[in-house]
Amino acid sequence: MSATVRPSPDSTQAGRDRRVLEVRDLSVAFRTEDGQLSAVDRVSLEVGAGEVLAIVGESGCGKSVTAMSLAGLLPRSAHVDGSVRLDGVELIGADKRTLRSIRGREIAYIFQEPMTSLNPVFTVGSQIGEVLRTHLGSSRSAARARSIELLKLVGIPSAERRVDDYPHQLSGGMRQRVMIAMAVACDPKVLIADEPTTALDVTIQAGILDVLRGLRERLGTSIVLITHDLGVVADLADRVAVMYAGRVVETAEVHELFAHPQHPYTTGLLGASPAAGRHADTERLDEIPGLVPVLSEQPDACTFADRCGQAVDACTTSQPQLTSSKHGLACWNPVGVS
Ligand SMILES: Nc1ncnc2c1ncn2[C@@H]1O[C@H](COP(=O)(O)OP(=O)(O)OP(=O)(O)O)[C@@H](O)[C@H]1O
Repeated sequence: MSATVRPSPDSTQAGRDRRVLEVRDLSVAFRTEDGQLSAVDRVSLEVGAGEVLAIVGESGCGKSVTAMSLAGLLPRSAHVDGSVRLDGVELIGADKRTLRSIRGREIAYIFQEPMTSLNPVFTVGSQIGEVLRTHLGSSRSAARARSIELLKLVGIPSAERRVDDYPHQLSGGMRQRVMIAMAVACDPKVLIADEPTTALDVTIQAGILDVLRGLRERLGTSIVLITHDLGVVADLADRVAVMYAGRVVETAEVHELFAHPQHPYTTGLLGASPAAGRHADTERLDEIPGLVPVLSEQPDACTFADRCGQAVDACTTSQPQLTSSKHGLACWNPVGVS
Protein backbone atom coordinates (compact mmCIF):
# COMPACT_ATOMS: atom_id res chain seq x y z
CA MET A 1 0.00 0.00 0.00
CA SER A 2 2.93 2.31 0.67
CA ALA A 3 3.50 2.94 -3.05
CA THR A 4 0.06 4.52 -3.30
CA VAL A 5 0.66 7.04 -0.53
CA ARG A 6 1.78 10.50 -1.55
CA PRO A 7 4.49 11.94 0.71
CA SER A 8 2.40 14.91 1.83
CA PRO A 9 -1.33 14.46 1.56
CA ASP A 10 -3.15 17.70 0.97
CA SER A 11 -6.06 17.06 3.32
CA THR A 12 -4.80 19.75 5.68
CA GLN A 13 -6.30 23.26 5.86
CA ALA A 14 -3.28 24.65 3.98
CA GLY A 15 -3.83 22.04 1.25
CA ARG A 16 -7.51 22.79 0.96
CA ASP A 17 -6.74 26.46 0.44
CA ARG A 18 -4.97 25.53 -2.80
CA ARG A 19 -7.67 25.47 -5.46
CA VAL A 20 -7.44 22.37 -7.61
CA LEU A 21 -10.71 22.77 -9.47
CA GLU A 22 -12.21 26.14 -10.33
CA VAL A 23 -15.56 26.36 -12.09
CA ARG A 24 -16.74 29.77 -13.29
CA ASP A 25 -20.15 30.56 -14.77
CA LEU A 26 -20.67 27.06 -16.10
CA SER A 27 -23.86 26.78 -18.14
CA VAL A 28 -25.15 23.71 -19.95
CA ALA A 29 -28.11 23.63 -22.32
CA PHE A 30 -29.44 20.67 -24.31
CA ARG A 31 -31.13 20.71 -27.69
CA THR A 32 -34.13 18.45 -27.31
CA GLU A 33 -37.16 17.62 -29.48
CA ASP A 34 -39.13 20.05 -27.35
CA GLY A 35 -36.60 22.83 -27.85
CA GLN A 36 -33.80 24.10 -25.67
CA LEU A 37 -33.46 22.90 -22.08
CA SER A 38 -31.36 24.86 -19.59
CA ALA A 39 -29.87 22.23 -17.25
CA VAL A 40 -27.13 24.26 -15.57
CA ASP A 41 -27.02 28.04 -15.28
CA ARG A 42 -23.89 30.02 -14.43
CA VAL A 43 -22.62 27.67 -11.73
CA SER A 44 -19.40 28.64 -9.98
CA LEU A 45 -17.62 26.22 -7.64
CA GLU A 46 -14.18 25.75 -6.16
CA VAL A 47 -12.58 22.63 -4.73
CA GLY A 48 -9.39 22.73 -2.69
CA ALA A 49 -6.74 20.04 -2.53
CA GLY A 50 -7.95 17.18 -0.36
CA GLU A 51 -11.35 18.81 0.05
CA VAL A 52 -14.72 17.08 -0.28
CA LEU A 53 -17.35 19.28 -1.90
CA ALA A 54 -20.87 17.85 -1.89
CA ILE A 55 -23.41 18.95 -4.49
CA VAL A 56 -26.93 18.30 -3.23
CA GLY A 57 -30.45 18.85 -4.48
CA GLU A 58 -33.54 17.00 -5.59
CA SER A 59 -33.67 14.89 -8.72
CA GLY A 60 -33.38 16.98 -11.89
CA CYS A 61 -31.59 19.94 -10.26
CA GLY A 62 -28.54 19.60 -12.51
CA LYS A 63 -26.11 17.81 -10.19
CA SER A 64 -25.08 15.08 -12.63
CA VAL A 65 -24.92 17.42 -15.63
CA THR A 66 -22.60 19.69 -13.63
CA ALA A 67 -20.47 16.72 -12.61
CA MET A 68 -20.29 15.29 -16.12
CA SER A 69 -19.26 18.63 -17.57
CA LEU A 70 -16.32 18.71 -15.13
CA ALA A 71 -15.06 15.45 -16.59
CA GLY A 72 -15.95 16.27 -20.21
CA LEU A 73 -18.51 13.46 -20.31
CA LEU A 74 -21.54 15.30 -21.69
CA PRO A 75 -23.18 14.13 -24.91
CA ARG A 76 -22.80 16.15 -28.10
CA SER A 77 -26.30 17.60 -27.77
CA ALA A 78 -25.01 19.65 -24.84
CA HIS A 79 -23.99 23.24 -25.33
CA VAL A 80 -21.47 24.18 -22.64
CA ASP A 81 -20.35 27.70 -21.68
CA GLY A 82 -18.08 29.03 -18.98
CA SER A 83 -14.82 27.84 -17.53
CA VAL A 84 -13.61 24.69 -15.76
CA ARG A 85 -9.97 24.84 -14.72
CA LEU A 86 -8.12 21.86 -13.32
CA ASP A 87 -4.89 23.04 -11.71
CA GLY A 88 -5.03 26.04 -14.02
CA VAL A 89 -5.69 24.06 -17.23
CA GLU A 90 -8.91 25.05 -19.02
CA LEU A 91 -11.07 22.04 -19.89
CA ILE A 92 -14.00 23.69 -21.63
CA GLY A 93 -13.20 23.80 -25.32
CA ALA A 94 -9.95 21.85 -24.81
CA ASP A 95 -8.95 19.63 -27.73
CA LYS A 96 -9.71 15.91 -27.63
CA ARG A 97 -6.11 14.92 -26.97
CA THR A 98 -5.84 17.17 -23.90
CA LEU A 99 -9.17 15.91 -22.61
CA ARG A 100 -8.22 12.28 -23.16
CA SER A 101 -4.97 12.70 -21.24
CA ILE A 102 -6.72 14.47 -18.36
CA ARG A 103 -9.84 12.30 -18.08
CA GLY A 104 -9.14 9.20 -16.01
CA ARG A 105 -5.68 10.41 -15.15
CA GLU A 106 -6.18 13.81 -13.50
CA ILE A 107 -9.93 13.78 -13.00
CA ALA A 108 -11.84 10.53 -12.60
CA TYR A 109 -15.53 9.69 -12.35
CA ILE A 110 -17.27 6.99 -10.32
CA PHE A 111 -20.71 6.18 -11.64
CA GLN A 112 -23.74 5.18 -9.63
CA GLU A 113 -24.18 1.71 -11.08
CA PRO A 114 -20.89 -0.20 -11.31
CA MET A 115 -22.31 -3.11 -13.33
CA THR A 116 -22.99 -0.85 -16.30
CA SER A 117 -19.44 0.52 -16.22
CA LEU A 118 -17.50 -2.71 -15.68
CA ASN A 119 -17.05 -5.00 -18.65
CA PRO A 120 -18.52 -8.44 -17.81
CA VAL A 121 -16.12 -10.37 -20.06
CA PHE A 122 -12.84 -9.20 -18.50
CA THR A 123 -11.47 -9.86 -15.02
CA VAL A 124 -11.37 -6.90 -12.66
CA GLY A 125 -7.57 -7.10 -12.67
CA SER A 126 -7.36 -6.80 -16.42
CA GLN A 127 -9.76 -3.82 -16.37
CA ILE A 128 -7.77 -1.95 -13.74
CA GLY A 129 -4.57 -2.98 -15.55
CA GLU A 130 -5.91 -1.54 -18.82
CA VAL A 131 -6.28 1.88 -17.17
CA LEU A 132 -2.69 1.67 -15.92
CA ARG A 133 -1.29 0.53 -19.26
CA THR A 134 -3.22 3.16 -21.24
CA HIS A 135 -2.48 6.15 -19.05
CA LEU A 136 0.83 5.29 -17.42
CA GLY A 137 2.33 2.85 -19.93
CA SER A 138 2.73 0.22 -17.19
CA SER A 139 4.02 -3.24 -18.17
CA ARG A 140 1.65 -6.20 -17.80
CA SER A 141 3.33 -7.47 -14.62
CA ALA A 142 3.60 -4.01 -13.05
CA ALA A 143 -0.07 -3.37 -13.85
CA ARG A 144 -1.08 -6.62 -12.19
CA ALA A 145 0.94 -5.88 -9.06
CA ARG A 146 -0.47 -2.39 -8.88
CA SER A 147 -4.03 -3.68 -9.46
CA ILE A 148 -3.66 -5.92 -6.40
CA GLU A 149 -2.34 -2.96 -4.43
CA LEU A 150 -5.31 -0.85 -5.52
CA LEU A 151 -7.80 -3.58 -4.60
CA LYS A 152 -6.23 -3.65 -1.14
CA LEU A 153 -6.42 0.14 -0.94
CA VAL A 154 -10.19 0.04 -1.45
CA GLY A 155 -10.59 -2.71 1.15
CA ILE A 156 -11.14 -5.80 -1.00
CA PRO A 157 -10.13 -8.88 1.02
CA SER A 158 -7.96 -11.58 -0.59
CA ALA A 159 -7.00 -9.10 -3.31
CA GLU A 160 -4.40 -11.51 -4.76
CA ARG A 161 -7.23 -13.93 -5.55
CA ARG A 162 -9.99 -11.40 -6.33
CA VAL A 163 -7.88 -9.75 -9.01
CA ASP A 164 -8.75 -12.69 -11.29
CA ASP A 165 -12.50 -12.53 -10.60
CA TYR A 166 -15.03 -11.41 -13.19
CA PRO A 167 -17.44 -8.63 -12.14
CA HIS A 168 -20.38 -11.03 -11.71
CA GLN A 169 -18.40 -12.97 -9.09
CA LEU A 170 -18.36 -9.91 -6.82
CA SER A 171 -21.12 -8.38 -4.69
CA GLY A 172 -22.52 -4.92 -5.52
CA GLY A 173 -20.44 -3.30 -2.79
CA MET A 174 -17.26 -5.04 -3.98
CA ARG A 175 -17.95 -3.99 -7.58
CA GLN A 176 -18.30 -0.39 -6.44
CA ARG A 177 -14.93 -0.75 -4.68
CA VAL A 178 -13.42 -2.04 -7.95
CA MET A 179 -14.84 1.03 -9.73
CA ILE A 180 -13.21 3.25 -7.14
CA ALA A 181 -9.92 1.34 -7.54
CA MET A 182 -10.09 1.95 -11.32
CA ALA A 183 -10.93 5.61 -10.79
CA VAL A 184 -7.96 6.21 -8.48
CA ALA A 185 -5.54 3.97 -10.41
CA CYS A 186 -3.67 6.96 -11.83
CA ASP A 187 -3.83 8.93 -8.59
CA PRO A 188 -6.18 11.63 -9.95
CA LYS A 189 -6.26 15.08 -8.40
CA VAL A 190 -10.05 15.09 -8.44
CA LEU A 191 -12.49 12.23 -8.02
CA ILE A 192 -16.11 12.81 -8.98
CA ALA A 193 -18.40 10.43 -7.14
CA ASP A 194 -21.93 10.56 -8.57
CA GLU A 195 -24.30 8.99 -6.03
CA PRO A 196 -21.61 6.42 -5.17
CA THR A 197 -23.72 4.62 -2.58
CA THR A 198 -27.27 5.02 -3.86
CA ALA A 199 -27.55 1.59 -5.46
CA LEU A 200 -26.12 -0.13 -2.38
CA ASP A 201 -27.47 -1.63 0.80
CA VAL A 202 -27.22 0.68 3.83
CA THR A 203 -24.65 -1.52 5.58
CA ILE A 204 -22.46 -1.56 2.45
CA GLN A 205 -22.79 2.22 2.02
CA ALA A 206 -20.81 2.93 5.19
CA GLY A 207 -17.89 0.86 3.89
CA ILE A 208 -17.79 2.77 0.61
CA LEU A 209 -17.85 6.10 2.45
CA ASP A 210 -14.91 4.85 4.55
CA VAL A 211 -13.02 4.07 1.36
CA LEU A 212 -13.62 7.59 0.01
CA ARG A 213 -12.62 9.13 3.34
CA GLY A 214 -9.43 7.04 3.34
CA LEU A 215 -8.53 8.18 -0.19
CA ARG A 216 -8.87 11.79 0.79
CA GLU A 217 -6.80 11.28 3.92
CA ARG A 218 -4.12 9.00 2.52
CA LEU A 219 -3.78 10.30 -1.04
CA GLY A 220 -5.01 13.88 -0.63
CA THR A 221 -7.58 13.32 -3.39
CA SER A 222 -10.14 16.11 -3.82
CA ILE A 223 -13.66 14.74 -4.11
CA VAL A 224 -16.79 16.17 -5.70
CA LEU A 225 -19.61 14.16 -4.19
CA ILE A 226 -22.99 14.21 -5.90
CA THR A 227 -25.79 13.05 -3.65
CA HIS A 228 -29.33 13.64 -2.53
CA ASP A 229 -28.53 11.98 0.80
CA LEU A 230 -27.77 14.57 3.49
CA GLY A 231 -26.58 11.84 5.85
CA VAL A 232 -23.76 11.09 3.39
CA VAL A 233 -22.99 14.81 3.20
CA ALA A 234 -22.78 15.13 6.99
CA ASP A 235 -20.49 12.11 7.08
CA LEU A 236 -18.00 13.06 4.40
CA ALA A 237 -18.19 16.62 3.06
CA ASP A 238 -16.25 19.72 4.05
CA ARG A 239 -18.40 22.09 2.02
CA VAL A 240 -21.77 21.89 0.35
CA ALA A 241 -23.32 23.50 -2.72
CA VAL A 242 -27.10 23.27 -2.82
CA MET A 243 -28.47 23.22 -6.37
CA TYR A 244 -31.96 24.06 -7.48
CA ALA A 245 -33.19 24.19 -11.08
CA GLY A 246 -29.67 24.33 -12.49
CA ARG A 247 -28.28 26.96 -10.14
CA VAL A 248 -26.34 27.00 -6.88
CA VAL A 249 -28.71 28.64 -4.40
CA GLU A 250 -26.65 28.23 -1.22
CA THR A 251 -23.10 27.17 -0.41
CA ALA A 252 -21.24 26.96 2.90
CA GLU A 253 -19.04 24.80 5.08
CA VAL A 254 -20.98 21.69 6.03
CA HIS A 255 -21.38 22.51 9.74
CA GLU A 256 -22.42 26.08 8.97
CA LEU A 257 -24.98 24.93 6.41
CA PHE A 258 -26.57 22.39 8.74
CA ALA A 259 -26.53 24.78 11.71
CA HIS A 260 -27.65 27.94 9.89
CA PRO A 261 -29.38 27.12 6.59
CA GLN A 262 -30.68 30.33 5.03
CA HIS A 263 -32.33 29.36 1.76
CA PRO A 264 -35.91 28.11 2.17
CA TYR A 265 -35.04 25.32 -0.29
CA THR A 266 -32.14 24.19 1.92
CA THR A 267 -34.33 24.21 5.03
CA GLY A 268 -36.86 22.19 3.06
CA LEU A 269 -34.19 19.63 2.15
CA LEU A 270 -32.90 19.48 5.72
CA GLY A 271 -36.43 19.04 7.00
CA ALA A 272 -36.73 16.19 4.54
CA SER A 273 -33.70 14.37 5.92
CA PRO A 274 -33.77 12.24 9.06
CA ALA A 275 -29.97 12.10 9.04
CA ALA A 276 -29.70 15.88 9.32
CA GLY A 277 -31.17 15.62 12.78
CA ARG A 278 -34.44 17.43 12.30
CA HIS A 279 -36.41 14.21 12.16
CA ALA A 280 -34.08 11.93 14.04
CA ASP A 281 -37.06 10.39 15.84
CA THR A 282 -38.91 9.38 12.70
CA GLU A 283 -38.10 7.52 9.52
CA ARG A 284 -40.65 9.35 7.44
CA LEU A 285 -39.20 11.82 4.95
CA ASP A 286 -40.98 15.10 4.43
CA GLU A 287 -41.27 16.16 0.83
CA ILE A 288 -41.05 19.71 -0.43
CA PRO A 289 -44.41 20.26 -2.13
CA GLY A 290 -44.22 20.76 -5.91
CA LEU A 291 -41.69 19.78 -8.56
CA VAL A 292 -38.33 21.02 -9.82
CA PRO A 293 -39.15 23.04 -12.97
CA VAL A 294 -37.71 22.06 -16.36
CA LEU A 295 -36.58 25.33 -17.90
CA SER A 296 -36.07 26.37 -21.50
CA GLU A 297 -34.40 29.51 -20.20
CA GLN A 298 -33.87 31.04 -16.80
CA PRO A 299 -36.77 33.36 -15.89
CA ASP A 300 -36.66 36.85 -14.36
CA ALA A 301 -37.76 35.40 -11.06
CA CYS A 302 -36.57 33.04 -8.38
CA THR A 303 -37.20 29.55 -9.78
CA PHE A 304 -38.15 28.29 -6.29
CA ALA A 305 -40.71 31.08 -5.66
CA ASP A 306 -43.80 29.02 -6.47
CA ARG A 307 -42.78 26.29 -4.00
CA CYS A 308 -41.52 28.66 -1.32
CA GLY A 309 -43.44 29.51 1.84
CA GLN A 310 -41.33 32.66 2.28
CA ALA A 311 -41.76 34.24 -1.17
CA VAL A 312 -42.14 38.03 -1.32
CA ASP A 313 -42.87 40.29 -4.31
CA ALA A 314 -39.21 40.57 -5.36
CA CYS A 315 -39.03 36.78 -5.77
CA THR A 316 -41.45 36.84 -8.70
CA THR A 317 -39.87 39.76 -10.54
CA SER A 318 -36.14 39.23 -10.36
CA GLN A 319 -33.73 36.35 -9.98
CA PRO A 320 -31.48 36.54 -6.90
CA GLN A 321 -27.77 36.07 -7.59
CA LEU A 322 -25.49 33.97 -5.42
CA THR A 323 -23.50 36.19 -3.04
CA SER A 324 -19.75 35.64 -3.08
CA SER A 325 -19.39 35.46 0.71
CA LYS A 326 -18.13 32.33 2.50
CA HIS A 327 -21.74 31.42 3.15
CA GLY A 328 -23.11 32.19 -0.32
CA LEU A 329 -26.84 32.66 -0.81
CA ALA A 330 -29.20 33.44 -3.68
CA CYS A 331 -32.43 34.48 -1.97
CA TRP A 332 -34.49 37.66 -1.56
CA ASN A 333 -36.02 36.58 1.74
CA PRO A 334 -33.74 34.23 3.66
CA VAL A 335 -34.90 32.08 6.53
CA GLY A 336 -34.57 33.74 9.93
CA VAL A 337 -34.18 37.25 8.48
CA SER A 338 -37.78 38.49 8.28
N1 LIG B 1 -28.63 14.20 -22.31
C1 LIG B 1 -29.62 14.99 -21.93
N2 LIG B 1 -30.47 15.54 -22.82
C2 LIG B 1 -31.48 16.37 -22.45
N3 LIG B 1 -31.72 16.71 -21.17
C3 LIG B 1 -30.90 16.20 -20.22
C4 LIG B 1 -29.82 15.32 -20.54
N4 LIG B 1 -29.20 14.98 -19.38
C5 LIG B 1 -29.86 15.62 -18.39
N5 LIG B 1 -30.88 16.36 -18.89
C6 LIG B 1 -31.81 17.19 -18.11
O1 LIG B 1 -31.05 18.12 -17.36
C7 LIG B 1 -31.68 18.36 -16.11
C8 LIG B 1 -30.71 18.11 -14.98
O2 LIG B 1 -30.44 16.70 -14.94
P1 LIG B 1 -29.40 16.03 -13.95
O3 LIG B 1 -29.28 14.59 -14.33
O4 LIG B 1 -28.16 16.81 -13.87
O5 LIG B 1 -30.17 16.13 -12.55
P2 LIG B 1 -29.72 15.54 -11.16
O6 LIG B 1 -29.85 16.65 -10.18
O7 LIG B 1 -28.39 14.89 -11.25
O8 LIG B 1 -30.84 14.45 -10.91
P3 LIG B 1 -30.71 12.93 -10.34
O9 LIG B 1 -30.49 13.09 -8.87
O10 LIG B 1 -32.02 12.33 -10.68
O11 LIG B 1 -29.56 12.30 -11.07
C9 LIG B 1 -32.92 17.47 -16.06
O12 LIG B 1 -34.05 18.24 -16.44
C10 LIG B 1 -32.61 16.40 -17.07
O13 LIG B 1 -33.78 15.87 -17.64
